[in-house]
Amino acid sequence: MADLPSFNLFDLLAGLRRGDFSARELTLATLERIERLEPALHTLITFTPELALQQAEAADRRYAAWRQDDPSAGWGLPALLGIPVMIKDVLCLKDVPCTCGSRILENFVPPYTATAVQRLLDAGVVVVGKSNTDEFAMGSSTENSAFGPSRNPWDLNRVPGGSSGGSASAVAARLVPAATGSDTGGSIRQPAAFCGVTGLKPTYGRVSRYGLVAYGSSLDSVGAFARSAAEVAELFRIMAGHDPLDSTSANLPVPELHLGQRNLQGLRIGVPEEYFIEGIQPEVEQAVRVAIDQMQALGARVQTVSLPHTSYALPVYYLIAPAEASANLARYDGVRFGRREPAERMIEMFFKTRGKGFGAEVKRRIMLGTYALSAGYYDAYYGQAQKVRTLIKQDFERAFQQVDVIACPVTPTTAFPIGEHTDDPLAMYLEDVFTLPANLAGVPGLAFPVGFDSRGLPVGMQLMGPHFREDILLQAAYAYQQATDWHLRTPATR
Ligand SMILES: NC(=O)C[C@H](N)C(=O)O
Repeated sequence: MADLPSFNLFDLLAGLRRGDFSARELTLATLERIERLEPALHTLITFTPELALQQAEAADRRYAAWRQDDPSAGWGLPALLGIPVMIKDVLCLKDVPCTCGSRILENFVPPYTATAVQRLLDAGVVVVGKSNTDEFAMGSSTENSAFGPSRNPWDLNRVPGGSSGGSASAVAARLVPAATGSDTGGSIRQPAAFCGVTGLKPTYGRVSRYGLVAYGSSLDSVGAFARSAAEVAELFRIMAGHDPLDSTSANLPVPELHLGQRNLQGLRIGVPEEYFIEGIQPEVEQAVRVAIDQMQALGARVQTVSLPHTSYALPVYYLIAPAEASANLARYDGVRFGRREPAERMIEMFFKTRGKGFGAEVKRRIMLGTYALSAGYYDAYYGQAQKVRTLIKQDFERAFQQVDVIACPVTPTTAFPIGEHTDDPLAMYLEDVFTLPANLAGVPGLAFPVGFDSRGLPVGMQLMGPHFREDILLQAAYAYQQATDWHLRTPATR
C-alpha cells in the first residue's frame, strides 16, 4: 500500500471488513506516513510502532476468525477494529511512557490504562503513539511542551493550538483518522479550530477521567478529534458512559446518536452577543456568521441570547484552574512518580526535583494557585471565583431555556505564529475566552471548521449545548457538514 487508502474512519472500517487491505497493511502505511511527516510536524512525544503492529496483527486474526464464522470471534466485530489512533500524552496507557509533556514525568511508565483509552482498546484501535501536549495541558499552542512544539499542517510556522495540539495536527495532516484529547479550558476545541478538524469536549462527567493525569479536577474532560462530526460521534459513543473508577463520572445512559438528519428543522440556535467582542479577527466573525446563516437556511431558528457574566469567565478560570493544579501537582515530589534529583537532604531533593522538573508556565500556575488558596486569601480569591462560576453556569441554564444550542467562534483569531505569545502569558490566556465558559459551566462544546481566513488558515465554530446533550451538537454539526465541505479540505502536507 503506497499511502493510506482513505482518511475516513468509516471508509477504513469498510475496507478492513471487505478485506481490501489488512489492519497490518493499514498500520504499516500509517507508520510510514508518520515517519515521513513527523520531522516537520512533531505531533508525537512517544511513537509506538511495535505496539501498533502487535495490535494490528491481533485485529487481523479477529477479522479472519469473523470471516470464517469462527464462534471464538464473538458476535459481530468490535466497532473500531484495526483503526490507528493517537492518545494524548496525559492519558495513561499501561507500559507506555506518559510524560504529560513534562521533564518531571519523562521516565514515568503508568502501570494501568485510563478508562477512556481502555474503551477504545476494547473497540479494537491500534495505538501509534502518545501525542504532544503543553506541559500538564497548560497552554494553548504546545509551545509549553518540554519536548518542543508541534506544528500546524496548514502553515508550519504556526502553532496547532493547544494543549491537545499534537492530536489536532495529526488528524489534520491525516496521520491518523482519530485521536483523543483533554479539555480543561479549551484544549480540544481551540486546536480543532486552528487545525480545521472537528473536536468534542463532552459534558463534565460524561467520559471517565480515571487515568487522565489531573490538571483542574473540576474542569477536566476527555474527548476526541476526527475530521467530521460523524466520526467524532462514533469515538464519543465508545468512550462515554459511567465508570465506577471515577467518582465524578455521571451514572446516566449515553443516548443513541442518530445522525441521519440532514436538515436542522426546529433547532433553536442562540447567538450570544458577548462572544462577538472587539478585537476578534474580522474574518473569524465573518466565517462564523456565514455558518450560522447557513444553519438557518437548513431550517434552524436563530435568535440572540445573552450570557451576561461572560467577561468574568477568564479571571475566574485563571483562579480556579491554577488553584486546582497547584493541589494536583503537589504529588510530583521526586518520591512517588517520575524524576528525582539527587540531594543530601530530603527538602533539597524536593526543591531540585520540582525546580528542574517543571517548566516556567507550570511553575507560574503553581505559584498563582498556591497564592489563591493560601490562608487569608482563600475567600477573597478561590471562594469568590467559585461564586462567580455559579453565575456563569446560571447564564447557560437560562439561555438553554430559550434555545437548544449556542453558536459562537471558538477562538478570537486563527492560528498564530510560533513564538508570538511565548513571552506574554496573558495574551496566551486570552486564546481561551470563548472556550473556558463551557468548562466552568460543565456543558459540552463542539468545534468544527466553517471556513478559512485570507492566509488560508482554518476558522472554527463552536456549538455549546445543555448538560449531557452532546447528541444535539453532533447532530447539528453533522447536518451542517452534509451541506458543506470545510471539514474535507486538506492542507498541502501529502
Ligand atoms: N488545558 C486547557 O484546556 C488549555 C488552557 N489554555 C489552559 O492552559 O488551561
